[in-house]
Amino acid sequence: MLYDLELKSVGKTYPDGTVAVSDFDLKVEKGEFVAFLGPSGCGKSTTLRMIAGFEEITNGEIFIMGQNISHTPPEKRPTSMIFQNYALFPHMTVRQNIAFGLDIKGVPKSEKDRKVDRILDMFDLTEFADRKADKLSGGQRQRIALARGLVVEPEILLLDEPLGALDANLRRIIQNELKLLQRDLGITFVFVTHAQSEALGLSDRVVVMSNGVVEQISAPKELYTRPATPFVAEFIGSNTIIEGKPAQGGDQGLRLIETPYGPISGVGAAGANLAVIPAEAFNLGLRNTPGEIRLEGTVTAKQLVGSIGYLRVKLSDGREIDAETHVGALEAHSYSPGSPVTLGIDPTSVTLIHN
Ligand SMILES: Nc1ncnc2c1ncn2[C@@H]1O[C@H](COP(=O)(O)OP(=O)(O)OP(=O)(O)O)[C@@H](O)[C@H]1O
Repeated sequence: MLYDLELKSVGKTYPDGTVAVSDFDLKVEKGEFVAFLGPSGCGKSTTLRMIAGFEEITNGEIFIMGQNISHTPPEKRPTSMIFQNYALFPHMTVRQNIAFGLDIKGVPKSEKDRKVDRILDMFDLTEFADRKADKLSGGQRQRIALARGLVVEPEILLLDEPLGALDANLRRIIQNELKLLQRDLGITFVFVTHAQSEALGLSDRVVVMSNGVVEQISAPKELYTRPATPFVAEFIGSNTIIEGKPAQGGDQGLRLIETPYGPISGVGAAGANLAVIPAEAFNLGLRNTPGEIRLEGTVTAKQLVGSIGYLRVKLSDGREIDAETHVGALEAHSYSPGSPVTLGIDPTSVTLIHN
């Protein structure tokens, strides 16, 4: 299969010895929307810059449409990059900013004008075409940056926290636009963000990184329901992680670990010793389903937010965990602080991983 983008064991060690990225493997299909997600300093931007060609790779190889472009200069790669601060030329007009990439490529004037006019129209920027870029709002600048990236018709659009400078409202609007645009154009998007909701809401697959290493590459839902590593289990969503020892047993393809709270079964690999329980997997009370896991505790806090109810529960050893449930389930009982509570968990919603 020919991938639009393929990273094979890509690594970057900066001249000062900082290992920013190690052994990054990734295969992206044409038209996919992939997000790099992770805490500050985990190597997201470095990886994006290596794909764009702004940063030399020190290990591995990068392919675009099967061509090894590892050492191809940026302007010769079929990529465009959009930066967080948009990097517009403030004293150039909107039209000049958008035409910039075409000028560099030496596109003839008539073709250039046609392409710029078309994209100005697509982004509703025609009326601002002759205004200087520094006389525009944040949302308009964001659109110009996108238009400038897309006018050169890249195979892959690389976006480095492109919505970071926008306020929350505008950010949501542009997130929507971005997703629609990507679907319409069918261009591959690789997007860097440290905002979880953005990565999970926009992308087909998310690459979770920590300390220069890929932790997991999965569809958003799978990151939530089947974290593969302790880092992902801590970083994504709200999980309770319980340590135990691998044990014999576990029905219907499930595995079992012995924990201080009793046996816990779940979905996972042999030898796994951590049970990851999503906050929304806790049921208030038992449902007496096969293999149901039971945790006894005392309510320490309750909060209702819209249709979601949050319960903080102290287990027998003093550890506090968070359970999330539909508000109706919480309202049916008083659950005031100090009330005893039994939490039931369906083992198929538990993931067992190695620490
Ligand atoms: N030019 C450089 N020289 C040395 N080290 C660098 C250089 N640029 C980045 N680093 C280091 O490489 C690591 C990865 O940085 P990078 O900017 O890729 O992370 P990031 O995940 O994009 O972070 P952020 O979300 O804060 O932008 C960090 O430890 C950073 O300090």
